[in-house]
Amino acid sequence: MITLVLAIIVLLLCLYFKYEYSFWSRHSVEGPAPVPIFGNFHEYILTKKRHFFEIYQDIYAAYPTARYVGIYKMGRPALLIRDLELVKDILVTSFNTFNMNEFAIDADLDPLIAVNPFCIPGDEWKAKRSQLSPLFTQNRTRVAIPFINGVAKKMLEYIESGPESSTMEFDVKELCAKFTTDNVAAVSFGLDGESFTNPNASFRKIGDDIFKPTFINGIKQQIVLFVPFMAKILKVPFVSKESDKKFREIVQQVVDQREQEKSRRDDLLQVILDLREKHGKEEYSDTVVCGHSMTFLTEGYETSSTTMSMTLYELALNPQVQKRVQLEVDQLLTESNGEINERVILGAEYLEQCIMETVRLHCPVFHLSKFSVREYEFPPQFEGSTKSLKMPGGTNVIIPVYAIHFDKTYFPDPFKYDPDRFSKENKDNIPKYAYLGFGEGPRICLGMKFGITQVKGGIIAILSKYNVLRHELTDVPFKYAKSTFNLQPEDKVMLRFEKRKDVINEE
Ligand code: HEM
Repeated sequence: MITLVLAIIVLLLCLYFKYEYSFWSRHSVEGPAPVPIFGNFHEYILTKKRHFFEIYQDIYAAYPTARYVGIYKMGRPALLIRDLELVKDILVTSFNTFNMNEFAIDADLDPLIAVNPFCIPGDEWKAKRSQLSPLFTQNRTRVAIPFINGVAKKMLEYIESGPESSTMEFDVKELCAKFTTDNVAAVSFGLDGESFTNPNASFRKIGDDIFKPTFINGIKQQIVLFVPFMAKILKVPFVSKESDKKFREIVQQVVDQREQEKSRRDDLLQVILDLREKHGKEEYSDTVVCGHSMTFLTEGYETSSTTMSMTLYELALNPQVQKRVQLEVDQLLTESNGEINERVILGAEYLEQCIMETVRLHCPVFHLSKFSVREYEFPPQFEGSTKSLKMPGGTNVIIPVYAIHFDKTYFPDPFKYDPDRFSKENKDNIPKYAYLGFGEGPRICLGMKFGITQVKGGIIAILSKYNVLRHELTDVPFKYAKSTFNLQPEDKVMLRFEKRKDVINEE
């Protein structure tokens, strides 16, 4: 009897999956054959052989003439977009149809993350993005530079006399995380984040709690991304209760102090508090004030720290590029008497090319996953066909940024670290919408300028005093963490620092 019941269950499951996984063939869309339960992601979820950015890359390569490919994220059908015209349509021209990012956050579970524009669709997104926009003007980025200079000095002291100074062997992933975390603390709250001096510093702990590629974080992120309904049932928060509490305490303390002392600071929290004064507490509740501050921490520290450490990694592997950056940096610092100021940051054009090239090769946000909010008619899957594809609202489209960045039609010799792709003379040769490291269209990264500025500040400080060299533990080729939703190093990024003999801006 039990055998019969089991056989019926198995049969029903088979019929269910057969129907579920015929979705794209019923729509006459070609794509790779799925595996029951896991769709096209078994090598990611089951065997951990491939990260899902690699799976996207494999599928992208397997359908070279398709505008899009039909895939299954576990049981859910999605379209992997290959055609740049379609990318433009999704991100820009038909933005109102695709204004919903995949990252569905439950506001009851994660009230602070739910304020982040990245996680919000439609009109609410517009409101939150415009609340945050005053924090990212050109002028605000300019005001941030002295703070960045201050943190860069602390980083140099740490390199010179911290625990690793005896060997000069650094995990630059951790070094850069300390640097960008303390920048965020300084620029946002006027606080010393203490990452270089206190092993239990709160900001670093909160950052790690959210982003560190631990087993638990991996499971959390897979549930949120692949089975979002389970996240709701299991009540899995992105930010732990302790971090939520600790972060609110930190922000509240700063707000209370300013109210008591009737003092003002030139930092981002002050901009938010001024907006609260103007528009009232209903629009700028405590949760909104803390949430925007949290956005600054989550968005401001991780992507930038990955970009900074990966740039140092590439410079260590490409010493001739490093030398060229140092020549540029030396000249600029000589003109500024050794101070990292606005002229130095803006003048470091070749370094900026290096950062752009790093974001091409190691894009922290390796895919842009959006949902349509109304019906949309896709062009035919293949050139020459006349059969378009009408899909209802709720269709998931995935722009595989990493795969596009390695497409040799757009980036010749794509594995080569070649910052000259982004030179004034060459950058217009890159087809529009082939470079998507910061997104495009109305949702383009709000903190791009600030991110690039802080990465430049940190690298200028390091390269003005040190050469960065490959270490015997440096992973070549690079190894990424397998379980995270953004691209992160799997483990330490070990480099050796060597004091420059030709330092020309000694204090
Ligand atoms: C080098 C570092 C960075 C990279 C590579 C990066 C990349 C990106 C990407 C790809 C997106 C998604 C765009 C889309 O959904 O279409 C994004 C969104 C966003 N980024 Fe960045 N980012 C960086 C640094 C920063 C920094 C420093 C901040 C703030 C302090 C920031 C704030 C944001 C915000 C608020 C959004 C959401 C925008 C929206 O949905 O309207 N980012 N970023």
